[in-house]
Amino acid sequence: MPRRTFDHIPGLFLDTDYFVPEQCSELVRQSLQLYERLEATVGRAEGPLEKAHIPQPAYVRSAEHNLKSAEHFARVALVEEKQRAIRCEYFPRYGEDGHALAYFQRNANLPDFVARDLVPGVHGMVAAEGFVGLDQELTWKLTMNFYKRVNGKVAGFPFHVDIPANGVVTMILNVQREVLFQIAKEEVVTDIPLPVGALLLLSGESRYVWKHRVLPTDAPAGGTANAIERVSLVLGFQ
Ligand SMILES: O=C(O)CCC(=O)C(=O)O
Ligand SMILES: [Fe+2]
Repeated sequence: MPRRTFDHIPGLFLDTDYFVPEQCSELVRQSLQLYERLEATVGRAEGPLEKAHIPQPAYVRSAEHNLKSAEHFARVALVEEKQRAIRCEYFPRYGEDGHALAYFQRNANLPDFVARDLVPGVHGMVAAEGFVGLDQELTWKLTMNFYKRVNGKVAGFPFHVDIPANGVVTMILNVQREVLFQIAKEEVVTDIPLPVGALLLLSGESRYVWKHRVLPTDAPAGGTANAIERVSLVLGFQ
């Protein structure tokens, strides 16, 4: 990984060129297909959505932009190739307008394209970086973020610390649109622009102590309201 590290943020690694553009477009295409299937399933479902309690450290809860303590979600089952059933938790609105999120826990629930096209390479990379062994069995978690156009902006993700269940190491795969990522501890705020194709790895102090967010960006001219303008994939392992 031709990576950049940050002297004052232990555990944070950035590779701005992890994916080539063709890989990014393919990952976006597959993710949007999955989004359509999630929406179609939730649209058909009867009854109210369940409420999830998402634990966050007190300093995140009290931040100006905070995650609400209870979000509504649906447990969704999808059928992949070879009739393989997978499950996820789907939040049509996660904290803020314009942000939908699907959470896939454990290897058996990963979508086909993630298990096939993404996980082997990422496992190789974290092994090469010395986080794990190449033959080590890892339990993977995937968060798929869908950000929509709202009032001329592409939605962002307010300050948070990834929940412990996301894994000891979490990685943001920025496959669609360049964004400004910020990572902060007390009054120290560091701006990290993420180009398309970037992989940002959070481990140790950067993952557990620092909080991070993605700022909303200006939406391109001419799009339709509520269209998905950015997808990000966040992989974690335990
Ligand atoms: O969309 C992004 O780039 C960040 C997502 C994120 O921080 C998360 O899913 O925990
Ligand atoms: Fe995060």
